[in-house]
Amino acid sequence: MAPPAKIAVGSLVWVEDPDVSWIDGEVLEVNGEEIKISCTNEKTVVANASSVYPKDAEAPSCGVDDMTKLAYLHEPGVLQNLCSRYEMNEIYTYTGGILIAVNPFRRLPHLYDNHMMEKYKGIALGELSPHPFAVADSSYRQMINEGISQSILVSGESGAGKTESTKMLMRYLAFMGGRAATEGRSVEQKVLESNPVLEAFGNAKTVRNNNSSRFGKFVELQFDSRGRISGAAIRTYLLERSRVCQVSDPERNYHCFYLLCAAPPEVVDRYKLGNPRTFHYLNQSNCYDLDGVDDSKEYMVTRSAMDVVGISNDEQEAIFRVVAAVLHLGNIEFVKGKETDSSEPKDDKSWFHLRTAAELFMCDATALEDSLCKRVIVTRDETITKSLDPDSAALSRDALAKIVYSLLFDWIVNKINSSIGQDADSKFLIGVLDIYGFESFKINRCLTGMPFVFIILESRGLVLAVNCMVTMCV
Ligand SMILES: Nc1ncnc2c1ncn2[C@@H]1O[C@H](COP(=O)(O)OP(=O)(O)OP(=O)(O)O)[C@@H](O)[C@H]1O
Repeated sequence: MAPPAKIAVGSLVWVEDPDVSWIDGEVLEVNGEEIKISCTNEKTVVANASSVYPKDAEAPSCGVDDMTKLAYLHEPGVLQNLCSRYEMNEIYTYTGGILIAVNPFRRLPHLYDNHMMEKYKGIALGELSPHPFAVADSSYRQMINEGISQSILVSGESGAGKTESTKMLMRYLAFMGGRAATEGRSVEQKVLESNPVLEAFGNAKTVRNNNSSRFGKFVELQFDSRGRISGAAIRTYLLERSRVCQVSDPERNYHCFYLLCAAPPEVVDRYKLGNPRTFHYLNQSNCYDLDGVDDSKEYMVTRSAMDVVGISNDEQEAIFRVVAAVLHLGNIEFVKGKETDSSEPKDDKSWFHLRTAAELFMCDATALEDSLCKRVIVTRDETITKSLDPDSAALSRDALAKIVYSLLFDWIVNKINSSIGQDADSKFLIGVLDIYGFESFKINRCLTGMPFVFIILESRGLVLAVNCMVTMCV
């Protein structure tokens, strides 16, 4: 990279702009720290030298496929390059070993077919156009040639395309790692087929993304000494528990709640469900339906995906019983009880939901009422039971809903893992980390408002990178 050019009269520069983030122009005057610029939007602005960056007049209009080739690797230069490429339908760009993906918001099947996978096989990173297959191929080859386990970190804001990119990486690794069939279905097939189940219970509509993953996912593909996939494990973390009892417009709660309410009538009757608008955990937002998604069909799709990943019919029934119980739990309201600072279910409706939740949880209704309306404090000498006022009882109801839902999610992940099968003797592994999407409405939206994903190939330092990112997100 060339050293930053001195900004002088006549230089071409980028300057910050409140509307389009960065605008280019020509320097008219330089007065110490103040720079007067004639911008290409025909405005003349005076800016501080710290917010003015040199523009490379010789940069190709179609951009470069590796941004380390840019004369200036500063924010406006990078964004301009991504923008020029995006306009030419080139959604992938490298910055050295990092792949940047800009969400195309439309299907591009020709980019991901088998022919493309064949094309990237054994080709060094940078020889062909930037692509997730190239990153996956490079990680696979490094693992085989150097005998070192690899990690691929996928990061970006919510809706940027991390999950889609992760699926591409997994598909390519499955293609390279071959078919290690266990009981008819290969490990990699099972990993890919677990996506609809995880999405039904861990994804929700957010402002940015109709199918936003509300949990982090680390998929570990285990390989034998011949480079064949011999096992896999899915590790999830940081499920957004608060969403179970708190949703704001125009978002939705987890998909599973809506698809269960749209299940065949006999299922809806069995769980005493009905219109999602009648449930407190769903009606805090006015959004119930998703464009182009039929929840009743999604229910059937989820049931068959559960069959495929080895969740038995009885287990599926138990899972949906818990989902329905959580909805009933949310409809229990509390009023002041007879004793001071105590509470009890508000009316017949609340009693109905309490009894139904208890029935579905297969527990005693009085025990459930006590667990919501009372707190047990255990000291060294005695056990004290304290009554809760109505507000505290509602908080304890929400806490129970959140913990039950997150335990259910963990149970489903464990079940999927035992069905996929682990290889305790695996020689190497490739881990793909789809890190939890953050939502940034002020930053990362420059020039075209493009959301992008970073795909980073790593053989060391993953833990450090994750720690830094988690710290940044917190
Ligand atoms: N490569 C791609 N090709 C086609 N469409 C894409 C691609 N990447 C993303 N999309 C579109 O963008 C939507 C959001 O992408 P995705 O779910 O992968 O985002 P995400 O970064 O995982 O978001 P979150 O963090 O909220 O889960 C997808 O449902 C899809 O419609």
